[in-house]
Amino acid sequence: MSLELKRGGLIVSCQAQADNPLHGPIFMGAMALAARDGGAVGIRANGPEDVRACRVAGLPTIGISKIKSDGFPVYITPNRAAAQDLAKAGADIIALDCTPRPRNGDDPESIVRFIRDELGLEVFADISTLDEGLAAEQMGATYVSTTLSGYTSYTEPKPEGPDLKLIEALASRISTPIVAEGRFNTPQLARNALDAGAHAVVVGTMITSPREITRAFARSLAK
Ligand SMILES: CC(=O)N[C@H](C=O)[C@@H](O)[C@H](O)[C@H](O)COP(=O)(O)O
Repeated sequence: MSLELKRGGLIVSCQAQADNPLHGPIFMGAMALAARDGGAVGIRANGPEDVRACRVAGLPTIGISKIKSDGFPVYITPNRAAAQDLAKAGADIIALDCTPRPRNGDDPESIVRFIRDELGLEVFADISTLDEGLAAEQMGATYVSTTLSGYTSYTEPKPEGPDLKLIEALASRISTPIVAEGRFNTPQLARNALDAGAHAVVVGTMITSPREITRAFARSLAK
């Protein structure tokens, strides 16, 4: 299977946390199949079990492990052990928080090196600012993604829309492929991401979370 995320492609994030009725590998595997049939070129999934389940779609799979630690803001693949478990589950690409924020784990440089050199996999760097994108390129990331824009204390409050400006800024400064992720909630916004210089686009909530989609409709009707 090609490990490359096809240029101009849509990657679907198939995630449901424990409080979500769709939580669990059976539902996430089905989501991955639906995404594939709809034209996705890649899947992003959380945790070894869901990664294993999503491989049924036969698409390049970006694995993450959300591990929360009291008092520390970093939770996306915060250590090498988590990366190793994702590799064992069959992830082709491993995503991690590449911000310099305090963490209860390993520093991002060492995780990036471990993924590349020891696991032999591609690295997907989740960042929130231009400087973090520049640093991730220096660390050797295969992809740099805007995932965390609006979710770090220094980029809050989270705007309603995605961070197209960050994509443009990154595109003018780095040669590493940029992936647009975070609040690309309509087909037009996903298209705008490519026009702003993104290599590919990740969409999660608005494709794979019926609860959130329902909330958006219900809110609109309640106005
Ligand atoms: C900040 C954070 O933890 N983002 C997570 C990263 O894996 C997911 O919760 C998002 O759903 C994903 O990034 C896709 O974004 P959106 O759901 O907006 O299309």
